[in-house]
Amino acid sequence: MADIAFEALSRWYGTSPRRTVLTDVSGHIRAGEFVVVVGRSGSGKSTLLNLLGGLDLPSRGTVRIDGTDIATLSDRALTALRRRRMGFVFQSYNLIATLSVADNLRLPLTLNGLADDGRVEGWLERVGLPGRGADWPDRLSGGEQQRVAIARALIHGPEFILADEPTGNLDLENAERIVGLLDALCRAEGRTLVMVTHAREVAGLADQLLTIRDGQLVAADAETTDDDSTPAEALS
Ligand SMILES: Nc1ncnc2c1ncn2[C@@H]1O[C@H](COP(=O)(O)OP(=O)(O)OP(=O)(O)O)[C@@H](O)[C@H]1O
Repeated sequence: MADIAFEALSRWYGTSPRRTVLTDVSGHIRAGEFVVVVGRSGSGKSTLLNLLGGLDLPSRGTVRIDGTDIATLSDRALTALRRRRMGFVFQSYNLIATLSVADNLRLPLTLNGLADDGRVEGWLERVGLPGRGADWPDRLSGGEQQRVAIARALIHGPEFILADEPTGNLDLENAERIVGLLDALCRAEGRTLVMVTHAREVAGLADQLLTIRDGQLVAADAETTDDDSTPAEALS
């Protein structure tokens, strides 16, 4: 199992003026950890997650996986790394509407040259949707779609799961269920989970809390009141 080390990560856009949205963010995510990233809207959480997942490259600084700076990888190697070793969960589920639930789950298997071998039905059972493989995604509720998306992110056995506000479109009950499910599945499988969320409550489940304020990492002992969510927005 690998870990992710990131050092002095900065990301900026444009030239004149240059707009810096992340500044000198460093840290270390150990294999099997549940890491929660919190901070106000626009503080740079998704930017950081995208850099850690190799969906974006830093303007300065490094992300190392197994000691390899991912910016040194070819496009092909970076794509292969994301496809094999990472799983992504997004706020808007991102299921493919023209594919059945089962075919959505088969995609990462096919892309990685893996056989189904009962995995699709097995994962549907694990996320509480047994026998729903023939359904179309738009026939499912939001919470159900997100459970399919979680199964799709995990089915090929990736080491790292990166989740960007996975409960953002869900009511409180579904949100709690989704966070609990992701946490339990990742822990059961020894997967590393990095989750961006507005929900402070999730922080209690985390092994490591990263608080971002205005593009910078806030020291652990300094963070307490950075988030802007209200109790009513809990887990949303
Ligand atoms: N392609 C881009 N060009 C210019 N600015 C960008 C670009 N992408 C993101 N930003 C800016 O970077 C800042 C950080 O965005 P980011 O999405 O990381 O914030 P966030 O903390 O995830 O916010 P939210 O909680 O609202 O999703 C924002 O001010 C955003 O407008």
